[in-house]
Amino acid sequence: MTDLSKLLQCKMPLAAWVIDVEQSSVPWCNGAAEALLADSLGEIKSGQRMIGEALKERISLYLDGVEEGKSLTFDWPFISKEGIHYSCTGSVISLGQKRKGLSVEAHPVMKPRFSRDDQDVGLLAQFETLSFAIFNKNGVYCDSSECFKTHFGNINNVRDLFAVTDAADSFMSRFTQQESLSQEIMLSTLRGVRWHRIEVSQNKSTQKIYLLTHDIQEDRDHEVALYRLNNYDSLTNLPNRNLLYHQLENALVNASKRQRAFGILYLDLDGFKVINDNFGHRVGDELIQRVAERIKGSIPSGACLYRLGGDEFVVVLENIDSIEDLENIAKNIMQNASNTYPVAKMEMMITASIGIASYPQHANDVDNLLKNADAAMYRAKSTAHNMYFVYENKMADNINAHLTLGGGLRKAIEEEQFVLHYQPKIRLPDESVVGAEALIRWSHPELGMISPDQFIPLAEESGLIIPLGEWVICRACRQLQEWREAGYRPIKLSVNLSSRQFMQADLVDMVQRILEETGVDPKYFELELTESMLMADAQQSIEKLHGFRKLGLTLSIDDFGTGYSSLAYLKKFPIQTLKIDRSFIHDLGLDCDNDAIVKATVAMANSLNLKVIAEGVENRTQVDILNSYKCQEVQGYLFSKPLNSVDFALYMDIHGFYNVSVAVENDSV
Ligand SMILES: Nc1nc2c(ncn2[C@@H]2O[C@@H]3COP(=O)(O)O[C@H]4[C@@H](O)[C@H](n5cnc6c(=O)[nH]c(N)nc65)O[C@@H]4COP(=O)(O)O[C@H]3[C@H]2O)c(=O)[nH]1
Repeated sequence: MTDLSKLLQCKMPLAAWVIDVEQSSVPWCNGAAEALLADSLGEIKSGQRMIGEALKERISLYLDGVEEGKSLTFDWPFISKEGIHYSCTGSVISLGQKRKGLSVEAHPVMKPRFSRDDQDVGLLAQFETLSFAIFNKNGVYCDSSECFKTHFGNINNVRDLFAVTDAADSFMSRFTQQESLSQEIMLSTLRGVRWHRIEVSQNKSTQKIYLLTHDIQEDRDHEVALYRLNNYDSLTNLPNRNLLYHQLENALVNASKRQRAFGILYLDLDGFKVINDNFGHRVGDELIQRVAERIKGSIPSGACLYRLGGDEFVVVLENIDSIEDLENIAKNIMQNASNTYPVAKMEMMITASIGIASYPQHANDVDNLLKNADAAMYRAKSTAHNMYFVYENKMADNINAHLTLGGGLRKAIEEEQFVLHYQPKIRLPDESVVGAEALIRWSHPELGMISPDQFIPLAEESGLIIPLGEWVICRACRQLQEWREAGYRPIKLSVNLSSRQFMQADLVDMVQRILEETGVDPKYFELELTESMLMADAQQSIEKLHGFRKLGLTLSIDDFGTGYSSLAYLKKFPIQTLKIDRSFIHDLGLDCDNDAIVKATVAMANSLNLKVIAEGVENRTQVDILNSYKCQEVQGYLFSKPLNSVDFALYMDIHGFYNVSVAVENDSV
């Protein structure tokens, strides 16, 4: 119990002082304050008494929004040198220039909440600006710095600090074994659960526990943000290349230890660049997000999906029993990909080419595994879209060829190393020649004649298809005029359009310009498009197709049957011809299902008033069957392979196209 007379003696007059919060200083204090509270008020710097940061912060909070003249009491017990406790009342005063200050009076508190020994007082003064607390050996709260109270509020036991009960128990039990410890742990604060580094020590004689806490939540937040930045893709939130390498390295170690296999699927979206370039990055980004979600939903829970950047993804599956496990995932992804993606009020379609490779069958290290899956993916892309391939050794050569070809493509366009070959189209049943398809070849100075399958995908990916496609249209139109000038009867010529070319905004204008420049009558010119290119954005396609129709040229759907043939859509497109893909023609007469498909396609086309042409016709049986189905035209090696322009002129000679009056117009169109 405190001696009251002694207390009153030292209490008259009341200790009083003024705090200038903005300057963190005490510009004035009376003798009683000086005598009693010197240590608690803060250090003297350059002759000025300064208050600590914690106190400044706390008072600033009070002052915010409090008017001048208002008084407030704050529960901030000062402790005099004698160990007497005071609480304060403060009045808000003006310090001039609109600055607020606090005039403070200290009142003695008769009953301290706990007893303090000299060592504790010293420690508290020393750690005033830190978050410091003292507990007895059972963890019961004794005392703390202001900073600690501001941070944690009123607590009764050290256990109250721990966010997890188990952590509190283990903390206390560790203390029975060691005198000090330092660790990072989550503590409950007034601002919620936050990460802290704590330093704890125990006084051997008093067994008191001294705890210093440092809030490291911001550091942790930065670390987490940095980790996410380095290891996750911000667009899709999928783990990125870094984490992929990490998982693959681990998978490799595990698999080699346990003699197990694992594998990857390397995915690249087909024609994504075209969408990005034509619809803008915002649409491209949204599509990537939708695709990532779709792929994620198509893979088993044990598999992991990564985005490598751009339109490339990798799926990793550990502990596989056979390559079939990976193939099943590929099939699932391909099946799900065929549904449309609602993006920016459009129904978009996009497929993926997939390459598969596994450890240890196809590679012994991570780099080669990725490289080989990539090579298999390239193979899939150059064969057809929405396909998967499992790696084979010979694919490594293909990829080298890809790189060589890719590098030379730009130069080849500049130097016009391309030629068009022409394959005749034959009318049934009289088998007269009615037209031709122009097919591009690259006459490479070192590699010889390169087929379009090898370089068109590269031209698409690199964007070079735009100048190349324009060259094809230009060359085909010029050729039509050259034959005509040489005295041949006009013939209808078709050219292939690639999907990227089709999305070119000024495509209709470009074709119109070339037709005008070359003087070709549009009725002798046909464009071959594929289903998938029309479906990518059906509404825009319809507008573009009408643009072509207005010019007077005809439109054909190529490779019919391989895409997402939808009758409902077909009716909307202003097209004149369906070309049945050669994969259906190949087994004609051998496979009943195929026969039924071809028969139904011809019947359906006839009912829609569309002409049907079958490509890849190689034998008489096929012609007879197609005749019986009432297919109007055929094209294939049985009649002629694609021919260069000189040979094609000879072919026309043989088929009676030469030397007819140039004025003949009621010809074979
Ligand atoms: N097995 C077999 N094949 C036959 C038969 N008759 C014709 N073919 C081949 O089938 C392909 C038909 O062209 P496509 O389906 O439009 O397929 C074309 C087309 O998609 C693309 N392509 C060709 N030229 C161009 C072009 O100028 N621009 C664009 N964008 N693509 C082109 O490259 C693809 C391949 O062209 P090619 O190698 O010339 O291959 C041609 C042709 O030579 C046959 O009886 N049996």
